[in-house]
Amino acid sequence: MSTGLKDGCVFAAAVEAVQPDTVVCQSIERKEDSVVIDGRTFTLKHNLHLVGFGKAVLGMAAEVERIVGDHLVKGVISVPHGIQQTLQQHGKDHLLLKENSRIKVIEGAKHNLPDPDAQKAAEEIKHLASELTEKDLLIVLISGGGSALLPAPIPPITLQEKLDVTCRLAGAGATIQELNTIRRALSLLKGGGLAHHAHPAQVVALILSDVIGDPIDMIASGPTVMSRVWPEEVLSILERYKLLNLLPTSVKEVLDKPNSRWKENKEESDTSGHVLNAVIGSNGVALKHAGLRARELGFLPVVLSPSVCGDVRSVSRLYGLLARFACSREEPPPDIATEVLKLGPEVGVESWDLCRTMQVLEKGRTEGWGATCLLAGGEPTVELTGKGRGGRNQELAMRVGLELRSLGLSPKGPVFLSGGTDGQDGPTEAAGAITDGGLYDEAKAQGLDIDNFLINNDSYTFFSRLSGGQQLLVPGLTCTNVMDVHMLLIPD
Ligand SMILES: Nc1ncnc2c1ncn2[C@@H]1O[C@H](COP(=O)(O)OP(=O)(O)OP(=O)(O)O)[C@@H](O)[C@H]1O
Ligand SMILES: O=C(O)[C@H](O)CO
Repeated sequence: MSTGLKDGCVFAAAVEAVQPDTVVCQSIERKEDSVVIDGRTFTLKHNLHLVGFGKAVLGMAAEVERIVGDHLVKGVISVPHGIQQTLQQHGKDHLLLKENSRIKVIEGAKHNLPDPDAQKAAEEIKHLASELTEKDLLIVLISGGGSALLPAPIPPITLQEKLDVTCRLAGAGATIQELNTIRRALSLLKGGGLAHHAHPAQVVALILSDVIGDPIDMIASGPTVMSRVWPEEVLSILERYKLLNLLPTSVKEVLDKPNSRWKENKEESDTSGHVLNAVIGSNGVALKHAGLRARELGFLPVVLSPSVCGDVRSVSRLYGLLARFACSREEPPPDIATEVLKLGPEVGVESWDLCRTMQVLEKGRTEGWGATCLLAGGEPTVELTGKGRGGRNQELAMRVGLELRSLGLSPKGPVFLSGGTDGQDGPTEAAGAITDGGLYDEAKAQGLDIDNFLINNDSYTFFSRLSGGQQLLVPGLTCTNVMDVHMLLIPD
């Protein structure tokens, strides 16, 4: 697998482009006593406040303070339990706040679940926002994991009751859109609640997206995006997952009075003119930079889509077909393109993206453009049937390895990489894995039965045992999260 090294550095470029400090630095321009964000200028008069919640906001906050800290009055951020110590241990001091920082850091949400520490952080954030006046500017830093780090259940719902409902939904396989629709209906701060509490202050949200399509009302459940609660929608989600009869009275009581959640605090007001929501980092940004690095390395880059989703089986089939299409010695049989287009809706990729990509692959094949690097991103899913240790990226890499085997081109055929940009694929130390068409035979030669590992969802154990773990992708803590990156290198 000679191109293995190159894969690693293209993936590194994707992750580097969405580092929390980098995305903030690129989105805020300081001009004397004002700041320009997303083309809008805001005057700074020692009127700046900051709140944040999510796995990447510590590094984002450190960078905001570096740029406009002289005008910062106060800040509170809610970040994952243990993150400061972990960053220190990994030598990532540039992502930590300075000792004399004006920003208070509250760690909570152990195991990504809301807890009393995160609830306390949410209360402090609500309090800070509620005290602001029209002269103030509130910067809100948002990244993935923000929902769990900002729990503010509408009374009389308790934290435990809200946790029960969301855990049941997640356990039953609800999508992040369904889950966050319910979270918004039960929260004082989600679904625009934070912006409402900050009114009449100017609010600027800087968002690092971890949701397909970058929907600002869904990322961390959209605390700065005013969203109405539609009772029919909420009830149909709860019904779909057979939770209607299990709801505590408190939740029923709140759902009986949707959209009355803030009236007791402030007049209902249209805050939209006071809020700027800017997505400053996303899977698309990561893929763009991966493409630039691939070009520097001599590959022809083509970005398929940042929206790949669906079951890893269908996704692996798609990459297998695209590899076959690109590697055909003669004109690829038309049924490959037909099958690719048929798979599109199942894997979240639009027909025009598939057609555009196949056009580039076709040209690369017929006009001798050299090696091609196909890039895509998103968040496929795995149907868990076994009790093994693994993650969706490692399982996808295994399945694509099997698809590539049928091309019969190994060891000179395509190479595939799948990695989570957060550096952690499921509950494992690896971000993902790198494979090619030789995977099956290599595993067999080493006494590893690949099918057994797949049935047991044991992809991490498989790759750890295969060739001493050489094919695992282990970048360590990356401090960011814009879902997964997939890469298919097609040699010339
Ligand atoms: N043994 C396994 N094999 C394959 N996939 C697994 C396994 N165990 C868990 N998963 C999958 O890993 C995912 C959870 O992992 P992870 O924590 O990386 O998710 P995430 O969505 O990236 O979370 P976040 O965005 O909050 O970091 C789930 O989709 C789950 O189905
Ligand atoms: O926090 C959340 O809601 C998820 O990470 C999606 O943004």
